[in-house]
Amino acid sequence: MDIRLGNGFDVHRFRDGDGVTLCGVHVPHDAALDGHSDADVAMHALTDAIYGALAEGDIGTHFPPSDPQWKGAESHVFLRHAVDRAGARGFALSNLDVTIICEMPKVGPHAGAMRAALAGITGIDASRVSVKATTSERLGFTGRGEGIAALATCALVAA
Ligand SMILES: Nc1ccn([C@@H]2O[C@H](COP(=O)(O)O)[C@@H](O)[C@H]2O)c(=O)n1
Ligand SMILES: C[C@@]1(CO)OP(=O)(O)OP(=O)(O)OC[C@H]1O
Repeated sequence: MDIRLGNGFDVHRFRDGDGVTLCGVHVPHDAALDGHSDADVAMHALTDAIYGALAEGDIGTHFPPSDPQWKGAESHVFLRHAVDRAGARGFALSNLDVTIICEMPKVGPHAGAMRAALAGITGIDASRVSVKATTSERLGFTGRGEGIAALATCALVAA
């Protein structure tokens, strides 16, 4: 059986604002995330994991930050493109696992909604979608509340 694993990592810094978008879900917070797009750091990490499994570059390869077309874009566009590339290559997404690293906001209360959102975009069952979070014990840039980091892993199987 042809199985492809991929991993992704992304970071976005906080800016003034009143909430962040994580896995397509608006989470109220005392700051927003800065980025060219909607700065959905978790969805970007997941998108990169899929491109990684396909060995097709990264999110910036397909959606250059220099291209004004992607200014303020909703990140489901990027994730759907990666899933479609997998389909075009004869692969289906088997499961995915996202870890969000920040002290605040708390992710746990929103994890169910995030799993449902990712399941909807990717077309796989929510039972195959994991979203979890950790602090960095107040260490480093996430610990100081300067931004959010995210990690993602996915498995693709030959369809
Ligand atoms: N932004 C976050 C961070 C953590 N959680 C939840 O809290 C648990 C404990 O975090 P530690 O960093 O102390 O291990 C973690 O396992 C998550 O369940 C969260 O919801 N949001
Ligand atoms: C997503 C893109 C789209 O222009 O911009 P950003 O929202 O800044 O996000 P990043 O994680 O830096 O990835 C680069 C770009 O592809």
